[in-house]
Amino acid sequence: MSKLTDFGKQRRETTKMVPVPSVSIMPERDLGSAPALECLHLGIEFGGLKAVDDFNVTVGKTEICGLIGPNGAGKTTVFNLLTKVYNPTHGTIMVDGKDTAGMNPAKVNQLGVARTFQNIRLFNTMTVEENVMVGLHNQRHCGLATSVLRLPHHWKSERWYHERALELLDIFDMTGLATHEAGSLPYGAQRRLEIVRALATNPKLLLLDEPAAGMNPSETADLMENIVKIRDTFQIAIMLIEHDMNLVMNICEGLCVLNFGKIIAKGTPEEIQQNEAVIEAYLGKQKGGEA
Ligand SMILES: Nc1ncnc2c1ncn2[C@@H]1O[C@H](COP(=O)(O)OP(=O)(O)OP(=O)(O)O)[C@@H](O)[C@H]1O
Repeated sequence: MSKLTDFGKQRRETTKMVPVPSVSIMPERDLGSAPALECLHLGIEFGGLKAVDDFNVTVGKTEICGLIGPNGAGKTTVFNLLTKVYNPTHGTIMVDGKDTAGMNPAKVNQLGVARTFQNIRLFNTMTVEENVMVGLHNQRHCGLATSVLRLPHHWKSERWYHERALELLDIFDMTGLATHEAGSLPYGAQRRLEIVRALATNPKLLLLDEPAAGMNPSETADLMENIVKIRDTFQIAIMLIEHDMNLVMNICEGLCVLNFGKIIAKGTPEEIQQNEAVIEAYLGKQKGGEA
């Protein structure tokens, strides 16, 4: 891996990050509203192993925030906690100002948290459009009887689903693929479809787990633009886990670095690139010139 400090290219608009009273920083533009996410002393243990310990993070309503750290640091576990795949051993998760204690994954999704997975999890034998429609299901307005009896409202609702699915696919120029089987798409397109399906649930906070994994440089460059476009269009918060430092340093406004389950640094990309603890975690301790 190249040195963290090599990433000097500035594609991001200048975001003014300001300290917030509790535990973090957030974009100045988001100060007037409840954060999309607030984690307080969040933690989980697996048989004595503290996979995540005292995780405190605030993500502004329209912030793009990166969660980075070496392999096994606890990043995916944080996503599993935020989506309630795992129940925290300690701490509080607030989404859009609401405490998610006691909620299951479906409830948390309804509250506004959607995610993609490190290993793509599409419905491979369904079409691209059907995959997006699965995401839209929590916005279903017509009841079971209306659907079974095929009442007029059913057809209106079906039309709405179809149009909305195509609108969402258009974000990634994928409308032409709507009738294709999801499993037959090239890898990069499957990753994009997963993002569209997550967006279809109408999230306030979109969690992307290694969105650029397996993508070539040109696909990654397009993805970076699309992540910013999604944030701008939907005015939502995006938290992403990513090992591609070029992507992270260029589009994330706030960064949180985990190592062995603990936050070792938080700040802007510029601050993180200079942070000794982060450089050490990624590159190993430098002693007398030896790694
Ligand atoms: N269900 C579980 N049971 C036991 N240990 C777990 C469980 N889930 C995660 N862990 C442990 O928690 C630690 C953090 O794992 P996690 O997958 O969150 O790391 P990561 O930062 O996402 O790594 P990578 O970048 O390689 O994906 C690891 O030691 C892992 O083995």
